Formats: sequence, structure tokens, C-alpha cells
Amino acid sequence: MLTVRKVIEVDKALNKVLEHTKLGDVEYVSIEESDGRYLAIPLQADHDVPPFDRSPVDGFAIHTADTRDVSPDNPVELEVIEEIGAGIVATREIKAGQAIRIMTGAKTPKGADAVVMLELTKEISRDNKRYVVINQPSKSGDNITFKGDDTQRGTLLIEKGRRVDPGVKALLATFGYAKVPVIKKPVVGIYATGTELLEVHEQLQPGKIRNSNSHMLISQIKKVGAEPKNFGNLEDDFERCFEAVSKALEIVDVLITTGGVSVGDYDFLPEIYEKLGANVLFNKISMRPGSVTTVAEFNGKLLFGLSGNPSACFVGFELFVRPWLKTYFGSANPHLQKIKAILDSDFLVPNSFTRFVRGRVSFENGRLLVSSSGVDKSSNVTVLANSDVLIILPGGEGAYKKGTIIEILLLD
Ligand SMILES: Nc1nc2c(c(=O)[nH]1)N[C@H]1C(S)=C(S)[C@@H](COP(=O)(O)OP(=O)(O)OC[C@H]3O[C@@H](n4cnc5c(N)ncnc54)[C@H](O)[C@@H]3O)O[C@H]1N2
Ligand code: MOO
Ligand SMILES: [Mg+2]
Repeated sequence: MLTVRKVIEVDKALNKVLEHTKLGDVEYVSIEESDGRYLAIPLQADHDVPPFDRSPVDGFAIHTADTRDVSPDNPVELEVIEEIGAGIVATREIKAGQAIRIMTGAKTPKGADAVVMLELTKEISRDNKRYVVINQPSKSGDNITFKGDDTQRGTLLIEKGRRVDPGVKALLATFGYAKVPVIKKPVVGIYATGTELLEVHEQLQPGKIRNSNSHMLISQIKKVGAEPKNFGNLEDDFERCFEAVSKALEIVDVLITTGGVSVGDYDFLPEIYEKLGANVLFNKISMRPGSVTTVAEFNGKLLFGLSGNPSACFVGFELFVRPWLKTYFGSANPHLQKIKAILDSDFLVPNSFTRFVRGRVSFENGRLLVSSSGVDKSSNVTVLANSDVLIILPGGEGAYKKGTIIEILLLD
């Protein structure tokens, strides 16, 4: 269907998508299953860490007053009245002239105000009693990790919407989250359209190619932490495509289609949106690849019409679907991280559209360099396997020479 399309800028398109954000529901999962999930609540310390004063070394808990005047020529002998390992609380209080043998992690006993490392001491026995010989003074507080040294009760440690990674998980365990409140994974449906598409296991035939986009999208969806639902391939048949898209919309939270979104005779997505009565947010963006990326809204659900061209499909997901999913998870910053780097190759052919070139970064003498990871064509698939960034080349500014400082988006 050939209709005039109004081109909009990438930022404007993204804003339109994000006007349709919604926050997912909360569910509880066991801490073991919480990896990669997004926290539905902020994490606040409900107790001090550590929760008690403890020894950071193996040694002897002492009264520093007993060591005030000691030296190698004038050592002090303190009676060892108890020994404790981590997890054991001393039953006795240290009085003048006494010490308790203590191991790393154990709660410092009452009366002790320092710990002397084992290596600086000598233990002796006399008259069925044990003594520790100390020949240098300690200051009060030496080798004691005080309650709250790591963090204090009431401190906000993690914002809600943060993804559970090993560090976050350590905190969840520290604060007793056997069950973790996380945002439910949205179900993201995927339909690949195109009569030319074969399944992965099928042999190549004249004019046909294997559907790579669906599998790439499944990975992209999983990488963000959502739940892909692959509906497979659809031949270019309007009625069948319409039926399939309508049915899929009933069971998913968001639907991605790839292909059939341009102006060709068999590009049926525009007509499908029309027959559905969907509200098309935009259908042309001043970007390359992915200029045909279309997003429509129907009954509160978004339909992302990504290009069939693999590189365009990939970029369309990263720039539009990913941020929408991140906001669904409550993420404070849903966008790919943007940093600056130095171009390590020329891009001499100007383009009126902003380009998102699949690239690769490297370090050289402390400088972050970036270069294209392959041929910069929307239809290319091989370049995707070697890209860790998208190089942003704003449109209409002529050539970009090697050495220019530009912005890049980190894919990982
Ligand atoms: N006259 C015009 N032609 C085209 C325009 C235009 O503005 N005017 N735009 C071009 C641009 S830019 C793009 S991008 C593509 C977009 O095409 P569609 O989104 O309609 O996708 P298809 O036509 O279905 O397929 C395009 C290309 O991608 C291959 N493909 C499709 N699906 C898959 C898949 N699942 N896995 C791997 N490869 C896939 C397909 O075989 C085609 O080669 O339109 C330009 N044309
Ligand atoms: O939409 Mo196309 O990807 O600009 O080549
Ligand atoms: Mg097409």
C-alpha cells in the first residue's frame, strides 16, 4: 500500500513509544531464580552491616590498656580465658590481664577494644593456664570492624528497577530476601513475515532464505530479560497475516513483526494496522538502518513493525523495543549507554539520515577507538555477530573522518 509517510527523528519516535509505557505487575520468585530479573522495590538496609562489631583477623581480643607500656624488652602476658571462631559468641567478658583467642568474623567479646594478629603473638602454657605474649602496644579500635562499617540501617542501597546481578544478589541474601519481589516478564510475541522464509532446519531452495530475524529477536528479548513467544513464519498472504496478528495480540503483552513493513506489493503490515484500526505512532524515521520501522498501538498494546532486513531489525529492536521493555521493568534509565569514542575508520559518504553503524571498540594507548565491524548495509546479517556498539553518525553533516570524536551506544 503506497501512502506518503511522514519522516520523524529518532528521538521523537522514541518519545512517542515511551508515551505508551506501562509498568509490569509484581511477582515473587525465589532468590535462586532471581538472576536477570528486575527489582520491583528499592532495596533498603533494614539492619547494619555488619550487624555486630567483629574481628577482621585471626588473633587475640584484648584490653588495650594492658599493652600501653609493652615493648620487645618488656612484653606482657595475658591469660587466655576462652577461644571463639566465627559464629560463636564469647561467654566471658575480658577483664584486665585477660585475652580471648578469636578468629576472623567472630563477634568481639565484651571488654575487648582491639584484636592483635596471631602472627604478632606467642602462646605459652604455665600452671595449666594459657597465656598470650604481646610485645607491642595496640590502639583502641585496632583490628575491629565496627557494626555498620559496611552500611547502616536505613540506607537506600539499590533503586527499584535494577536488574539482579551477582552484586545485587549478594545484598538480597544479606537482607534476607528468600523471596524477591520482581516485575513479571512481559510476553513478547514474534512473527516473521515473508514467503521467502524457511525454518532453520530446512534446506536452502531457490529464492528462499532461512529466517534469522526471529532467532536474533528471541536472543535480544531474553537479553533484556523479557519472555519471547515465537509464533514462527508467515507467508505473505494478507488474510492469514491479519488473522495471525489479531490472534497473537490477544495473548501477548507486546508484538514484534519483522518484514512486510515497507511499500512493496507484499508488505502487508501497513494494511493490517489499518484493518485493525490501530493507532500508528510513526512509520518512517530519519535513521539508517531501520527507516521503515513502524510502531502502532492497539487496545493499549504496542505492535513493533520492524524491518525484514536483519541489521535494520536488530537496530529497531535496540533503539525502540528495548527501552520500552526497560521502562516496563521500572528501569530508571531505559536507554543504551552512550559514551564517546574516536572513529578509527572513515565514513566519507554523507547521509541525510542518522546512521547507527554496527561497530566494534578497542583500546589503544588508553584511547577508546571504534570502527565499523563490517559492511554498513541494512540487509547484512554477518556484521551483527561482530558488533558490540552502535556508532551514531548524525545525518546531514557530511563526511566523518578517522580521528573524529563521536558518540557510540554500548550494546552490552
Ligand atoms: N521502493 C522502496 N523500497 C524499499 C524501501 C523504500 O522506502 N521504498 N525501503 C527499503 C528499506 S530502507 C528497507 S529496511 C526494506 C524494508 O523491508 P520490509 O520491512 O518490508 O521487509 P521485507 O520486504 O519483508 O524484507 C526485506 C529483506 O529482508 C529479508 N528478510 C525478511 N524477513 C527476514 C527474516 N525473518 N530473516 C532474515 N531475512 C529476512 C527479506 O528476504 C528481504 O531481503 O525495504 C526496502 N525497500
Ligand atoms: O529501513 Mo532501511 O533499514 O533504512 O535500509
Ligand atoms: Mg518489503
